[in-house]
Amino acid sequence: MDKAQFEAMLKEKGIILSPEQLRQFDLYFQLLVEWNEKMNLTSITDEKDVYLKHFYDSISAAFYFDFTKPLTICDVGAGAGFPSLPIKICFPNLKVSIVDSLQKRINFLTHLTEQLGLTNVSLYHDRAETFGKNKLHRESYDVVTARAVARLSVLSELCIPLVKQNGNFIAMKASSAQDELENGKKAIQVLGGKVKDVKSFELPIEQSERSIIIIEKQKSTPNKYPRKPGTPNKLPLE
Ligand SMILES: C[S@@+](CC[C@H](N)C(=O)[O-])C[C@H]1O[C@@H](n2cnc3c(N)ncnc32)[C@H](O)[C@@H]1O
Repeated sequence: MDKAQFEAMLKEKGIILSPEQLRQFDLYFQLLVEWNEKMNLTSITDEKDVYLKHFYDSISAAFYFDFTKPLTICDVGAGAGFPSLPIKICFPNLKVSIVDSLQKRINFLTHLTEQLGLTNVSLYHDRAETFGKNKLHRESYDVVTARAVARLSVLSELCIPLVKQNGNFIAMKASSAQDELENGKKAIQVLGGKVKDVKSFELPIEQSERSIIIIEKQKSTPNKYPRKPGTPNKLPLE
């Protein structure tokens, strides 16, 4: 997907980018590739691939969820900033927090957000399991997002505790969504969530399958979750 296709395909979805927002995506690509030479941020470095598989793919959540309001968002395991930073560039009204367990990635994100001039972005070096116990963050976000971090049964324990009641957890998945939903049912219910919507679609050009799973937080998460770092992965709530 070249830059012109990126701009046109977002326009079709009602997302109209200004010259400044296009410049921010351009700089994001350049800094991603530059820093990727010093540290492992992504295996995708070709410009057209970055625009499709990182930028457009991240923004696809906004085709199914309204980000036009001044929501607070926490992106768990954002790595090089996906999906929250492309969404933030499109919707500058959002207040974004990112938590990632790798300090090097947080260093990249600090530099990136400064260079892009993004305001209302907070970066935290922490494990989601500890972050979710922290009173300042627990049950405090309108929306929690995650892409490519863990399977749904595990991911739910990392993300749902951070969602405020009546807020939403948005999990961005590839083709495995149906199986993950089946195995994630128990975790979602125990943690206070309910599957509200599952939207499946094909990523343009390469036509690979994607699903956006929207889980609404209906009840408060029991205090014992998330369990200590590593436990959600070792003993998933399946
Ligand atoms: C495969 S990368 C995906 C990055 C990004 N979400 C994307 O879609 O490109 C997974 C990221 O999650 C982070 N991560 C994994 N487990 C985590 C945890 N328990 N708490 C916080 N971050 C975690 C890793 O450090 C890594 O940056």
